[in-house]
Amino acid sequence: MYLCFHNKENMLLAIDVGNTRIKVAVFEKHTLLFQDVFVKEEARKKIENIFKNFSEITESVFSSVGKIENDVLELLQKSSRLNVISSETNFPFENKYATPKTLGVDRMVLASGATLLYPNQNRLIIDAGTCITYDFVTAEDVYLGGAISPGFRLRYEALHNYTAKLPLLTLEQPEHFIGNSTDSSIHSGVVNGIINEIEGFINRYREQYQVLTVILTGGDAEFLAKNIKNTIFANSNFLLESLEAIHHYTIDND
Ligand SMILES: Nc1ncnc2c1ncn2[C@@H]1O[C@H](COP(=O)(O)OP(=O)(O)O)[C@@H](O)[C@H]1O
Ligand SMILES: CC(C)(COP(=O)(O)O)[C@@H](O)C(=O)NCCC(=O)O
Ligand SMILES: [K+]
Repeated sequence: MYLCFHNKENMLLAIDVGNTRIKVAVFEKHTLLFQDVFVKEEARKKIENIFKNFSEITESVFSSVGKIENDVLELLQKSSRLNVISSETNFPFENKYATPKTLGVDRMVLASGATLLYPNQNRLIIDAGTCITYDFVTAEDVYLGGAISPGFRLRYEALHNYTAKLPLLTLEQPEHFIGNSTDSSIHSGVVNGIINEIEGFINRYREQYQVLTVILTGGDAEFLAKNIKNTIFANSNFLLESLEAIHHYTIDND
């Protein structure tokens, strides 16, 4: 039934609720027309404005691993045909995760985007957000899982919150590899720690899967892309583009 109403000429609103921020984009066909990032307190107002500014939006696709007020979902439902991505969604990959019900929806959306947008290749998706997630999909479209580690802000905050003496710092490119002060030691530990972690993961995957496409995304992707030596595709919008792709896939395969 849904198919009869679906019209690809209309605009699509994609919304992803992460643990730090909400990301939204408006697509016309496959072209991203508009995007924004905001915190959940701003969500209702921001989304109302998007519907006002883009009256052609008829459909929305939504994924969340964070907290969102019910009134935002009600607004989406009232203003568009809402497609909520969940573990019940028909995904384009075979899921070998041992606990599929507890797998983050954002990770399933990323794995879907990689499957649909980078066909027939081994793919590793690295999302540097609140957490850094690693997700691996084989060339045969089998999702095997990956890894979860703390993101930049979590590391800076943990060092401050769980010690008596360490200050709370925010992300900065370390001036010295060998930290020669408290601040530069923290920056070196957090930034070089994450860079070495990511390089280490990529190298380990490449030992097992020589031909590997690596996609880097998330709030810290741009910063990281400047620092990673391995060949990667850095795309801050990959989660939103993946939401657009899984939306059309679920409709076409309903
Ligand atoms: N204005 C900002 N507010 C919060 N975090 C930001 C901002 N700009 C960059 N970041 C970085 O983005 C990361 C969160 O990324 P994001 O992709 O928004 O996370 P999530 O998907 O988990 O909500 C934080 O670790 C932080 O280092
Ligand atoms: C690992 C995450 C917290 C990452 O969240 P994010 O950094 O994207 O906000 C999220 O994908 C999640 O809640 N996962 C559930 C556990 C799992 O994926 O196995
Ligand atoms: K993440």
